[in-house]
Amino acid sequence: MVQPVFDAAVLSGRTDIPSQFIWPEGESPTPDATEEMHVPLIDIGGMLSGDPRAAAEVTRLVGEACERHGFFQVVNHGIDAQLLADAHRCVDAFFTMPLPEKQRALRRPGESCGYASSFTGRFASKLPWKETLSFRSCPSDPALVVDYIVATLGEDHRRLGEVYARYCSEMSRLSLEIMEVLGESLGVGRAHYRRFFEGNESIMRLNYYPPCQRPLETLGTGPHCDPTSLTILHQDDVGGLQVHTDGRWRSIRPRADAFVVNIGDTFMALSNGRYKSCLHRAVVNSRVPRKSLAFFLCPEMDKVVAPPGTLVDAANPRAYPDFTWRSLLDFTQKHYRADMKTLEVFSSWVVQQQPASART
Ligand SMILES: C=C1C[C@]23C[C@@]1(O)CC[C@H]2[C@]1(C)CCC[C@@](C)(C(=O)O)[C@H]1[C@@H]3C(=O)O
Ligand SMILES: O=C(O)CCC(=O)C(=O)O
Ligand SMILES: [Fe+2]
Repeated sequence: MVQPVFDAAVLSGRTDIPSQFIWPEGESPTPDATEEMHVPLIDIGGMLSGDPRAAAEVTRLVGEACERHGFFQVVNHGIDAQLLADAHRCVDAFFTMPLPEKQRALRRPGESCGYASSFTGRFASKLPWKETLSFRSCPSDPALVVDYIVATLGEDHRRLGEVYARYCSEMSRLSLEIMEVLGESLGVGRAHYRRFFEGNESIMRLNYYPPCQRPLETLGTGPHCDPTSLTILHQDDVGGLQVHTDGRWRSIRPRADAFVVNIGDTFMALSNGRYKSCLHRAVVNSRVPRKSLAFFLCPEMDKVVAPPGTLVDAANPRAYPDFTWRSLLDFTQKHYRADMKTLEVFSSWVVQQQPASART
Protein backbone atom coordinates (compact mmCIF):
# COMPACT_ATOMS: atom_id res chain seq x y z
CA MET A 1 0.00 0.00 0.00
CA VAL A 2 1.24 3.54 -0.79
CA GLN A 3 2.23 5.40 2.36
CA PRO A 4 0.37 8.69 2.89
CA VAL A 5 2.31 11.92 3.36
CA PHE A 6 1.38 13.61 6.63
CA ASP A 7 1.13 17.22 5.59
CA ALA A 8 -0.89 18.80 8.39
CA ALA A 9 -1.73 21.85 6.27
CA VAL A 10 -3.65 19.51 3.94
CA LEU A 11 -4.92 16.78 6.30
CA SER A 12 -6.15 18.89 9.24
CA GLY A 13 -9.31 20.05 7.49
CA ARG A 14 -10.25 16.71 5.93
CA THR A 15 -12.80 14.18 7.16
CA ASP A 16 -11.72 11.50 4.65
CA ILE A 17 -8.39 10.71 6.26
CA PRO A 18 -6.19 7.82 5.03
CA SER A 19 -7.03 4.48 6.71
CA GLN A 20 -3.51 4.17 8.17
CA PHE A 21 -4.47 6.89 10.71
CA ILE A 22 -7.59 5.09 11.93
CA TRP A 23 -7.10 3.11 15.17
CA PRO A 24 -9.09 -0.11 15.82
CA GLU A 25 -12.20 0.23 17.97
CA GLY A 26 -10.75 -1.16 21.22
CA GLU A 27 -7.77 1.21 21.07
CA SER A 28 -9.36 4.41 19.80
CA PRO A 29 -10.16 7.18 22.29
CA THR A 30 -13.28 6.83 24.34
CA PRO A 31 -15.53 9.92 24.48
CA ASP A 32 -16.06 9.41 28.22
CA ALA A 33 -12.35 9.61 29.07
CA THR A 34 -12.66 13.19 30.22
CA GLU A 35 -12.70 12.24 33.89
CA GLU A 36 -9.77 13.95 35.51
CA MET A 37 -6.87 12.14 37.12
CA HIS A 38 -5.66 13.76 40.30
CA VAL A 39 -1.92 13.45 40.55
CA PRO A 40 -0.02 14.87 43.51
CA LEU A 41 1.36 18.36 43.10
CA ILE A 42 4.89 18.50 44.44
CA ASP A 43 6.46 21.77 45.57
CA ILE A 44 9.99 20.76 44.72
CA GLY A 45 11.67 24.12 45.36
CA GLY A 46 10.06 24.37 48.78
CA MET A 47 11.04 20.83 49.63
CA LEU A 48 14.72 21.26 48.73
CA SER A 49 15.15 24.42 50.75
CA GLY A 50 12.41 24.07 53.31
CA ASP A 51 11.71 22.39 56.60
CA PRO A 52 12.37 18.67 57.11
CA ARG A 53 8.74 17.82 57.92
CA ALA A 54 7.48 19.27 54.63
CA ALA A 55 10.29 17.42 52.83
CA ALA A 56 9.29 14.13 54.45
CA GLU A 57 5.68 14.66 53.36
CA VAL A 58 6.73 15.33 49.74
CA THR A 59 8.92 12.21 49.75
CA ARG A 60 6.01 10.16 51.00
CA LEU A 61 3.61 11.54 48.37
CA VAL A 62 6.07 10.91 45.55
CA GLY A 63 6.73 7.36 46.76
CA GLU A 64 3.03 6.62 46.99
CA ALA A 65 2.32 7.98 43.48
CA CYS A 66 5.27 6.10 41.96
CA GLU A 67 4.21 2.81 43.54
CA ARG A 68 0.65 3.23 42.22
CA HIS A 69 1.05 4.68 38.72
CA GLY A 70 4.30 6.64 38.39
CA PHE A 71 2.75 10.07 37.64
CA PHE A 72 3.07 13.30 39.62
CA GLN A 73 3.43 17.04 38.92
CA VAL A 74 6.05 19.50 40.07
CA VAL A 75 5.57 23.19 40.79
CA ASN A 76 8.00 25.78 42.13
CA HIS A 77 10.55 24.09 39.87
CA GLY A 78 12.68 27.15 39.21
CA ILE A 79 12.27 27.04 35.41
CA ASP A 80 12.13 30.61 34.15
CA ALA A 81 8.65 31.46 32.80
CA GLN A 82 10.20 33.37 29.90
CA LEU A 83 12.27 30.32 28.90
CA LEU A 84 9.15 28.15 28.96
CA ALA A 85 7.24 30.71 26.87
CA ASP A 86 10.16 30.86 24.39
CA ALA A 87 10.28 27.06 24.21
CA HIS A 88 6.56 26.94 23.29
CA ARG A 89 6.93 29.83 20.84
CA CYS A 90 9.76 27.97 19.10
CA VAL A 91 7.54 24.87 18.75
CA ASP A 92 5.03 27.01 16.85
CA ALA A 93 7.78 28.64 14.80
CA PHE A 94 9.24 25.28 13.77
CA PHE A 95 6.07 23.30 13.02
CA THR A 96 4.31 26.07 11.12
CA MET A 97 7.17 26.18 8.59
CA PRO A 98 6.46 24.62 5.17
CA LEU A 99 6.99 20.84 5.09
CA PRO A 100 10.20 20.92 2.94
CA GLU A 101 11.83 23.29 5.47
CA LYS A 102 11.08 20.93 8.38
CA GLN A 103 12.27 17.99 6.32
CA ARG A 104 15.78 19.42 6.38
CA ALA A 105 16.02 17.71 9.77
CA LEU A 106 14.34 14.50 8.52
CA ARG A 107 14.65 11.55 10.88
CA ARG A 108 16.36 8.60 9.16
CA PRO A 109 15.20 4.98 9.60
CA GLY A 110 16.53 3.44 12.80
CA GLU A 111 17.49 6.82 14.29
CA SER A 112 15.78 8.36 17.31
CA CYS A 113 16.44 11.99 16.36
CA GLY A 114 15.17 14.37 13.72
CA TYR A 115 11.86 15.52 12.30
CA ALA A 116 9.10 12.98 11.77
CA SER A 117 5.74 13.83 10.22
CA SER A 118 3.58 11.12 11.74
CA PHE A 119 5.58 7.90 11.19
CA THR A 120 4.62 7.26 7.59
CA GLY A 121 7.31 4.98 6.21
CA ARG A 122 8.22 3.71 9.69
CA PHE A 123 4.93 2.06 10.64
CA ALA A 124 2.27 0.61 8.34
CA SER A 125 -0.82 1.21 10.47
CA LYS A 126 -2.13 2.98 13.59
CA LEU A 127 -0.14 6.06 12.60
CA PRO A 128 0.05 8.80 15.23
CA TRP A 129 -1.57 12.13 14.32
CA LYS A 130 1.46 14.24 15.15
CA GLU A 131 4.71 15.77 14.02
CA THR A 132 7.79 15.57 16.22
CA LEU A 133 11.28 17.01 16.37
CA SER A 134 13.67 15.06 18.61
CA PHE A 135 17.28 15.72 19.48
CA ARG A 136 19.89 14.48 21.91
CA SER A 137 21.09 16.43 24.92
CA CYS A 138 24.01 15.61 27.26
CA PRO A 139 25.31 17.76 30.12
CA SER A 140 28.85 16.72 29.16
CA ASP A 141 28.47 18.24 25.68
CA PRO A 142 26.80 21.65 26.11
CA ALA A 143 27.15 22.55 22.39
CA LEU A 144 25.28 19.44 21.19
CA VAL A 145 21.79 20.95 20.85
CA VAL A 146 22.81 24.17 19.08
CA ASP A 147 25.23 22.32 16.80
CA TYR A 148 22.53 19.83 15.80
CA ILE A 149 19.90 22.50 15.08
CA VAL A 150 22.31 24.68 13.09
CA ALA A 151 23.73 21.70 11.17
CA THR A 152 20.29 20.46 10.12
CA LEU A 153 18.12 23.59 9.86
CA GLY A 154 20.74 26.21 9.14
CA GLU A 155 22.28 29.28 10.78
CA ASP A 156 18.91 31.13 10.75
CA HIS A 157 17.69 28.73 13.44
CA ARG A 158 20.56 29.27 15.89
CA ARG A 159 18.28 31.18 18.28
CA LEU A 160 15.86 28.21 18.40
CA GLY A 161 18.84 25.95 19.17
CA GLU A 162 19.93 28.25 21.99
CA VAL A 163 16.46 28.24 23.54
CA TYR A 164 16.37 24.41 23.60
CA ALA A 165 19.97 24.13 24.80
CA ARG A 166 19.01 26.21 27.85
CA TYR A 167 15.74 24.36 28.27
CA CYS A 168 17.48 20.94 28.20
CA SER A 169 20.11 22.04 30.66
CA GLU A 170 17.35 23.20 33.04
CA MET A 171 15.48 19.91 32.51
CA SER A 172 18.62 17.95 33.36
CA ARG A 173 19.03 20.00 36.55
CA LEU A 174 15.40 19.44 37.52
CA SER A 175 15.62 15.68 36.78
CA LEU A 176 18.58 15.36 39.12
CA GLU A 177 16.61 17.08 41.86
CA ILE A 178 13.74 14.68 41.26
CA MET A 179 16.22 11.78 41.36
CA GLU A 180 17.19 12.89 44.87
CA VAL A 181 13.55 12.65 45.96
CA LEU A 182 13.12 9.25 44.27
CA GLY A 183 16.28 7.93 45.97
CA GLU A 184 15.11 9.19 49.34
CA SER A 185 11.64 7.70 48.87
CA LEU A 186 13.10 4.30 47.95
CA GLY A 187 15.37 4.39 51.00
CA VAL A 188 18.61 4.31 48.99
CA GLY A 189 19.63 7.87 49.86
CA ARG A 190 19.54 11.11 47.87
CA ALA A 191 22.84 10.57 46.08
CA HIS A 192 22.30 7.15 44.51
CA TYR A 193 20.18 7.95 41.42
CA ARG A 194 21.44 11.52 41.22
CA ARG A 195 24.97 10.19 40.65
CA PHE A 196 23.72 7.55 38.23
CA PHE A 197 22.10 10.24 36.03
CA GLU A 198 24.65 13.03 36.40
CA GLY A 199 26.13 12.14 32.99
CA ASN A 200 22.79 11.51 31.27
CA GLU A 201 22.37 11.15 27.48
CA SER A 202 18.80 12.38 27.19
CA ILE A 203 16.32 13.02 24.40
CA MET A 204 14.30 16.19 23.96
CA ARG A 205 11.16 15.92 21.89
CA LEU A 206 8.83 18.64 20.60
CA ASN A 207 5.35 17.26 19.91
CA TYR A 208 2.91 19.05 17.61
CA TYR A 209 -0.58 17.62 17.21
CA PRO A 210 -2.47 19.30 14.36
CA PRO A 211 -6.29 19.39 14.51
CA CYS A 212 -7.99 16.28 13.20
CA GLN A 213 -11.56 16.06 11.90
CA ARG A 214 -11.91 12.43 13.14
CA PRO A 215 -10.59 12.83 16.72
CA LEU A 216 -12.46 9.79 18.06
CA GLU A 217 -10.83 7.42 15.60
CA THR A 218 -7.24 8.68 15.74
CA LEU A 219 -4.56 9.15 18.40
CA GLY A 220 -1.81 11.74 18.68
CA THR A 221 0.44 9.33 20.57
CA GLY A 222 -0.71 5.73 20.92
CA PRO A 223 -0.91 3.86 24.26
CA HIS A 224 2.59 3.24 25.61
CA CYS A 225 4.89 3.28 28.60
CA ASP A 226 7.97 5.44 28.08
CA PRO A 227 11.01 3.18 27.61
CA THR A 228 13.19 6.01 28.97
CA SER A 229 13.92 6.70 32.67
CA LEU A 230 11.98 9.79 33.66
CA THR A 231 9.81 12.06 31.50
CA ILE A 232 9.30 15.74 32.29
CA LEU A 233 6.45 17.04 30.17
CA HIS A 234 5.03 20.50 29.71
CA GLN A 235 1.75 20.61 27.83
CA ASP A 236 0.10 23.76 26.51
CA ASP A 237 -3.40 24.72 27.67
CA VAL A 238 -5.29 22.55 25.14
CA GLY A 239 -5.29 19.22 26.99
CA GLY A 240 -4.97 15.71 25.57
CA LEU A 241 -2.70 13.69 27.88
CA GLN A 242 -4.48 10.63 29.31
CA VAL A 243 -3.27 7.98 31.76
CA HIS A 244 -4.65 4.48 32.17
CA THR A 245 -5.13 3.59 35.85
CA ASP A 246 -7.63 1.45 37.72
CA GLY A 247 -8.96 0.09 34.43
CA ARG A 248 -9.85 3.42 32.80
CA TRP A 249 -8.42 6.36 30.87
CA ARG A 250 -8.29 9.68 32.66
CA SER A 251 -7.02 13.11 31.62
CA ILE A 252 -4.31 15.18 33.23
CA ARG A 253 -5.56 18.73 33.09
CA PRO A 254 -2.88 21.18 31.87
CA ARG A 255 -1.42 23.61 34.43
CA ALA A 256 0.80 26.34 33.06
CA ASP A 257 2.90 26.38 36.24
CA ALA A 258 3.44 22.61 36.46
CA PHE A 259 5.46 19.89 34.76
CA VAL A 260 3.97 16.41 34.52
CA VAL A 261 6.59 13.87 35.58
CA ASN A 262 6.38 10.14 34.97
CA ILE A 263 8.50 7.10 35.63
CA GLY A 264 9.71 5.26 32.50
CA ASP A 265 10.60 1.60 31.95
CA THR A 266 14.31 2.13 32.62
CA PHE A 267 13.63 3.62 36.04
CA MET A 268 11.14 0.85 36.75
CA ALA A 269 14.06 -1.55 36.20
CA LEU A 270 16.36 0.62 38.34
CA SER A 271 13.87 0.39 41.19
CA ASN A 272 13.54 -3.39 40.71
CA GLY A 273 9.91 -2.94 39.68
CA ARG A 274 8.88 -0.92 42.76
CA TYR A 275 8.08 2.24 40.81
CA LYS A 276 5.66 1.87 37.90
CA SER A 277 6.03 2.94 34.33
CA CYS A 278 2.39 3.54 33.47
CA LEU A 279 0.35 3.36 30.28
CA HIS A 280 -0.51 6.74 28.75
CA ARG A 281 -1.45 8.32 25.41
CA ALA A 282 -2.32 11.66 23.83
CA VAL A 283 -5.62 12.38 22.08
CA VAL A 284 -6.22 15.04 19.44
CA ASN A 285 -9.07 17.44 18.80
CA SER A 286 -10.82 18.98 15.77
CA ARG A 287 -10.29 22.64 16.69
CA VAL A 288 -6.75 23.66 17.55
CA PRO A 289 -3.20 22.34 17.35
CA ARG A 290 -1.77 21.03 20.62
CA LYS A 291 1.88 21.25 21.71
CA SER A 292 3.89 19.45 24.32
CA LEU A 293 7.56 19.51 25.28
CA ALA A 294 8.92 16.17 26.48
CA PHE A 295 12.34 15.78 28.09
CA PHE A 296 13.21 12.09 28.34
CA LEU A 297 15.94 11.52 30.90
CA CYS A 298 18.12 8.57 29.82
CA PRO A 299 21.29 7.08 31.32
CA GLU A 300 24.61 7.20 29.53
CA MET A 301 24.35 4.75 26.64
CA ASP A 302 26.63 2.00 27.96
CA LYS A 303 26.02 2.28 31.69
CA VAL A 304 24.65 -0.94 33.17
CA VAL A 305 21.04 -0.53 34.29
CA ALA A 306 20.63 -2.52 37.52
CA PRO A 307 18.86 -1.77 40.83
CA PRO A 308 20.85 -1.04 43.98
CA GLY A 309 21.47 -4.16 46.11
CA THR A 310 19.27 -2.86 48.92
CA LEU A 311 16.19 -3.21 46.69
CA VAL A 312 16.88 -6.87 45.98
CA ASP A 313 16.34 -9.69 48.50
CA ALA A 314 14.68 -13.08 48.76
CA ALA A 315 11.21 -11.53 48.86
CA ASN A 316 12.08 -9.17 46.01
CA PRO A 317 14.29 -11.02 43.53
CA ARG A 318 15.63 -9.29 40.42
CA ALA A 319 12.64 -8.33 38.27
CA TYR A 320 14.63 -7.50 35.12
CA PRO A 321 18.03 -8.49 33.72
CA ASP A 322 20.97 -6.08 33.46
CA PHE A 323 20.85 -4.05 30.24
CA THR A 324 22.13 -0.84 28.72
CA TRP A 325 20.06 2.10 27.51
CA ARG A 326 21.81 1.70 24.13
CA SER A 327 20.29 -1.78 23.72
CA LEU A 328 16.77 -0.77 24.84
CA LEU A 329 16.79 2.33 22.62
CA ASP A 330 17.98 0.25 19.69
CA PHE A 331 15.23 -2.29 20.40
CA THR A 332 12.54 0.45 20.20
CA GLN A 333 13.98 2.01 17.07
CA LYS A 334 14.75 -1.12 15.05
CA HIS A 335 12.73 -4.06 16.33
CA TYR A 336 9.73 -3.10 18.45
CA ARG A 337 7.25 -0.21 18.47
CA ALA A 338 7.17 1.01 22.06
CA ASP A 339 3.87 0.11 23.71
CA MET A 340 2.64 -1.09 27.12
CA LYS A 341 4.76 -4.24 27.02
CA THR A 342 8.13 -2.94 25.88
CA LEU A 343 10.04 -3.71 29.10
CA GLU A 344 8.56 -7.18 29.40
CA VAL A 345 9.28 -8.15 25.77
CA PHE A 346 12.73 -6.55 25.85
CA SER A 347 13.64 -8.37 29.11
CA SER A 348 12.71 -11.76 27.63
CA TRP A 349 14.77 -10.94 24.55
CA VAL A 350 17.80 -9.96 26.69
CA VAL A 351 17.54 -13.18 28.71
CA GLN A 352 17.33 -15.25 25.51
CA GLN A 353 20.53 -13.63 24.24
CA GLN A 354 22.45 -14.69 27.35
CA PRO A 355 24.23 -18.06 27.42
CA ALA A 356 22.11 -20.65 29.28
CA SER A 357 24.70 -20.78 32.10
CA ALA A 358 24.13 -17.08 32.92
CA ARG A 359 20.31 -17.36 33.20
CA THR A 360 18.87 -17.51 36.69
C1 LIG B 1 12.91 6.22 23.12
C2 LIG B 1 11.78 6.72 22.68
C3 LIG B 1 10.89 6.05 21.71
C4 LIG B 1 9.69 6.97 21.65
C5 LIG B 1 10.31 8.31 21.89
C6 LIG B 1 11.21 8.03 23.06
O1 LIG B 1 12.16 9.03 23.25
C7 LIG B 1 10.33 7.83 24.31
C8 LIG B 1 8.88 7.41 24.01
C9 LIG B 1 8.69 6.56 22.74
C10 LIG B 1 7.28 6.69 22.07
C11 LIG B 1 6.74 8.10 22.21
C12 LIG B 1 6.23 5.74 22.64
C13 LIG B 1 4.97 5.69 21.74
C14 LIG B 1 5.33 5.24 20.33
C15 LIG B 1 6.40 6.12 19.68
C16 LIG B 1 6.80 5.49 18.35
C17 LIG B 1 5.78 7.49 19.33
O2 LIG B 1 4.54 7.58 19.11
O3 LIG B 1 6.48 8.49 19.18
C18 LIG B 1 7.61 6.19 20.65
C19 LIG B 1 8.88 6.97 20.34
C20 LIG B 1 9.68 6.47 19.15
O4 LIG B 1 10.05 7.31 18.35
O5 LIG B 1 9.96 5.26 19.03
O1 LIG C 1 1.97 14.90 24.30
C1 LIG C 1 1.72 14.34 25.36
O2 LIG C 1 0.95 14.81 26.20
C2 LIG C 1 2.33 12.98 25.70
C3 LIG C 1 3.41 12.55 24.75
C4 LIG C 1 4.08 11.29 25.19
O3 LIG C 1 3.56 10.53 25.98
C5 LIG C 1 5.43 10.99 24.67
O4 LIG C 1 5.92 11.74 23.78
O5 LIG C 1 6.03 9.99 25.16
FE1 LIG D 1 5.04 9.05 26.73
